[in-house]
Amino acid sequence: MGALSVRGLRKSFGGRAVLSEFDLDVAPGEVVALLGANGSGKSTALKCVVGLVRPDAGTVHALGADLLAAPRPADRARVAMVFQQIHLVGRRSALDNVCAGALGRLPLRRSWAPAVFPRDLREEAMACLDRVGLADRAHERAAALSGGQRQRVALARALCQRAKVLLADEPVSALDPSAAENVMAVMAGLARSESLAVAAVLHQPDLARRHADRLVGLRGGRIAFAGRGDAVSAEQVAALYTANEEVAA
Ligand SMILES: Nc1ncnc2c1ncn2[C@@H]1O[C@H](COP(=O)(O)OP(=O)(O)OP(=O)(O)O)[C@@H](O)[C@H]1O
Repeated sequence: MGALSVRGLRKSFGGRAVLSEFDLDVAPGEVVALLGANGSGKSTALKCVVGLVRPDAGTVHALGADLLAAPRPADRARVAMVFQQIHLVGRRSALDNVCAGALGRLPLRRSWAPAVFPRDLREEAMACLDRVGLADRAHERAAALSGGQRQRVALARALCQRAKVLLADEPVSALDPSAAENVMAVMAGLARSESLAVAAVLHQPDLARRHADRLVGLRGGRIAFAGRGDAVSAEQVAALYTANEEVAA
């Protein structure tokens, strides 16, 4: 079983199926790109995995733990998510934002005032920042960093959460091409060096081909193809984006 194993996910909104029979396996160290037109169900799939949306049917296992049937918080923490909109506290330092990844395993009475982050956590967070190449910016306010740097802080926070599965929903859509390339390279590098299992929704097929081990194409809420990049043709990818009828309920 992979680090992430998803079987038979189904989700309807208001009687309209937006995701049907969705399967996904991601192994440790592997990067899988999810491709598909607007509304094809990519975000819904990731949100079902991370627990932001309750699927109507299907199973989600991370490192063998069932994430849908009463998961323990420690099991949930194994899955982290980053978004196009980078959720950092701008007035806090990069380091404090990374420390926040560990809040789930700190005693509840701790607020996230920087002074209360224990020294060993701050050291761990610094090591995470180092792994995304930002140790030298640790004490800058997150708001002062560029978009690409902020997304790398969000990746470091996922590491500090000790996540083993990373879900990324359009992580580079708000970045310029060079920053997008850089963030994808950092993410793929972390997959290898940390044995992270990465599933990323991308709107740039070329970027996906350069950085992902496998491509999964969604069309109308169903998997249109899944395979290694060299086994997926340009025509198959292009067909995802041709005029797309709405999914039948
Ligand atoms: N909470 C919701 N309530 C009702 N409909 C929803 C909800 N969330 C998503 N949908 C619908 O489900 C469909 C799939 O949405 P989803 O966000 O998963 O697509 P996507 O492939 O990620 O698209 P995009 O590339 O635009 O982000 C869309 O038609 C969307 O309007």
